[in-house]
Amino acid sequence: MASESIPVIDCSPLFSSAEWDSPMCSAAIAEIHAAFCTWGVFILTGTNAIPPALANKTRDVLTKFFSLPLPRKMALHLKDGGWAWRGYMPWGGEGTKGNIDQKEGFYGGPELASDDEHPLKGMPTFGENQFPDDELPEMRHLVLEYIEKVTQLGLTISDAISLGLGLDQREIKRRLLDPKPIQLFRSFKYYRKPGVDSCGIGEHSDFGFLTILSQNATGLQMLSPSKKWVDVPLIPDSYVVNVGDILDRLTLGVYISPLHRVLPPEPNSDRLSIPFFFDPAWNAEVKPLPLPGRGDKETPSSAARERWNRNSTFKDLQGIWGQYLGVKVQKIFPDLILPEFSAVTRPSGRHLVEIRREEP
Ligand SMILES: O=C(O)CCC(=O)C(=O)O
Ligand SMILES: [Fe+2]
Repeated sequence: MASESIPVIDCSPLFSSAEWDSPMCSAAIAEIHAAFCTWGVFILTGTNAIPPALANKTRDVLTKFFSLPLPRKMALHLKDGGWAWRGYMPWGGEGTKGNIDQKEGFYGGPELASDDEHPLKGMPTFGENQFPDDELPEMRHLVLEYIEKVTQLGLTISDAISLGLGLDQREIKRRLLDPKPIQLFRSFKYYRKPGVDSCGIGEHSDFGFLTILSQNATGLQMLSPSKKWVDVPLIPDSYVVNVGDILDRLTLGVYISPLHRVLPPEPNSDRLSIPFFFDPAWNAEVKPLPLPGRGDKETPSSAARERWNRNSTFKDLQGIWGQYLGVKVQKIFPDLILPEFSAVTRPSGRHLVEIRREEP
């Protein structure tokens, strides 16, 4: 049997001015749908939504960021970004199932300046970034621009999966992404500490809707439909797009939230990745999509149920997306006062840093 490889899909028709009912667009939509039903992931090529020069410059500036002396990075520590959950995450700050992940990170999102009027100001994940403006003045603009562009890419993919699932083109956007998806920008630099053998990131599935990832080296592996670990190849100007747990649940298990991991870094690895978590809007109601031919209450397949039990941090689907995200952030910021959300989620095992607010 030929070895399995992750589907590579040329999505250029979806980003050109072609009509979406053209044969080229329909073919790309059908391929994305098939990839999400089998692998839960595909490698997207042919997008002009993110100019290649922007992606390259963003990766370059993040490489420079991670090369700054540790005290400069620690001055931007996540804990000082408060509930906006932005800034520097030092090596050892995250783990999977009790093992330290061998990576450091930078967390960001769309900027909400202190004087902006915004209905969600002060809620977890909304707020200001912590950029190294003195050392790398270009980083702010590049990251914010990248976030805008990758969000456009996410919206285009969302329209494509709406059609792939037999819904109206804008149905997913209308139900889940209006007025704006939650946009969580992350970058990780992987490196091995002597004597530590754990993975870059241990085996996990992603929590949210879609993950859109750019990388500069191999190391990421996905679990294939026949349950083998398969390397994600490095293809110029490509993005790895995978389903997250909530999209799996909202499609009643039709789309698969795939297990994946990053191998233990090689001794001289300089692997850098930019995962972007494209998630439902804060106020989006979390309930299954009205898939044609399937009722809301239809039982998922036994494979889906098994996956949900293993992967998912969700118990029941109820309420709004912000509740789920709130619980996740609450685990990291135990002093965060939010309504009691624990009924809807299980605790996340990923974050090892616990941040307590300083007493005023
Ligand atoms: O860095 C990578 O390649 C994978 C990152 C990842 O899986 C995650 O952040 O959830
Ligand atoms: Fe992941």
